[in-house]
Amino acid sequence: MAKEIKTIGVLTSGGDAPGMNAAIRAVTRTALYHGMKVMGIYRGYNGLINGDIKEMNVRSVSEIIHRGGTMLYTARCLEFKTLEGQKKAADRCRELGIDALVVIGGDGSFRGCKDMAAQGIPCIGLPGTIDNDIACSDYTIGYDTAMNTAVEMIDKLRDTTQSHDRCSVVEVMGRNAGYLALNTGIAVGALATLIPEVPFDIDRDIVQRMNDTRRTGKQHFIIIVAEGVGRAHDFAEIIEKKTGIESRATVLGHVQRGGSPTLRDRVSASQMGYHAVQLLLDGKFNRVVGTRGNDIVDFDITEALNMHKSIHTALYEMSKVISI
Ligand SMILES: Nc1ncnc2c1ncn2[C@@H]1O[C@H](COP(=O)(O)OP(=O)(O)OP(=O)(O)O)[C@@H](O)[C@H]1O
Ligand SMILES: O=P(O)(O)OC[C@H]1O[C@](O)(CO)[C@@H](O)[C@@H]1O
Ligand SMILES: [Mg+2]
Repeated sequence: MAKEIKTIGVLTSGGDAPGMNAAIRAVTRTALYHGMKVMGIYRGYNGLINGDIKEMNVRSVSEIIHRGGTMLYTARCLEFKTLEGQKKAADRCRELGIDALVVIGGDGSFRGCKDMAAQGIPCIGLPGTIDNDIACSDYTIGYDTAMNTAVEMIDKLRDTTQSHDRCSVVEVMGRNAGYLALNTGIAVGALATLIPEVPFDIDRDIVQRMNDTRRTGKQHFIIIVAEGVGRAHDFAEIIEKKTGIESRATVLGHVQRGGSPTLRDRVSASQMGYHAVQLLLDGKFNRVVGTRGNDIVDFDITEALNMHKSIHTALYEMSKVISI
């Protein structure tokens, strides 16, 4: 029989993402509802190593569902990547009576979960990253808000791009993944979107498309580049040289990680947080929670980390057809 979980620790790790607070709230309230004790661990795995931990009650998570960022703060903790750091973190759990951890973060954070599981601390991972690069889940907490923020920013940019008959090259985040870029590109009607998953040729995919659409009367252009393919400034320089069209680069940067979470992020985060605690109650340990369509699903951590996520190629092809 699996051990009974009486006390859980919850932490956020890696880049923050809008909706992490809603997940912390759901985890905390569900656990308290079932009579568990909840410990809030601050600044990711750093908090475990340093003992930066406070007990939570139902009111500790009031007034956060609508806030971006994470009330538990977050960090990228290098010490935790060492076996010594992992042992310290597991010892801290045992010292404070933390029976299991809920970790809200990205793939790196889940590798940390796997290491904690190896140290005898059961873990549940919740996908919280604007990059949507978690293979076992269609969707990650923060992705929807980040896309909507990018769209709002680019809509503003469009005004000045159009007024000057210019080309705007916009760099969006996503680390090595192009999900954020692809959907943003479709939503703003970009002429071209470059993502790491699809090989591209600047002459064929940008210059020729700009020249073709110019012949049909188009005078301004928005090009989206995922950060994983290169720097917007470099692309803008090349495009201006090759087309003679004045070009400007805009790097949206960390603004994409902020802001009040959308309804979708709040609801998904709440469902996933609730599900994480249900798993622990059912004695199902070392799982990563995700979504498949409208369903909440979960996978063994190792299996989840070995999964591969591919880009929606039909969506990419469609984006090219409707931006001529
Ligand atoms: N291989 C690993 N083994 C143990 N811990 C790890 C490993 N990789 C990452 N971590 C821990 O998880 C933290 C977050 O990882 P990372 O910086 O890759 O972000 P992430 O969780 O993937 O989120 P995001 O990509 O959205 O920022 C690291 O700082 C480290 O503490
Ligand atoms: O906040 P940092 O450490 O600069 O990291 C930026 C990275 O984090 C993310 O915002 C989230 O993983 C990526 O899109 C980006 O590459
Ligand atoms: Mg990551």
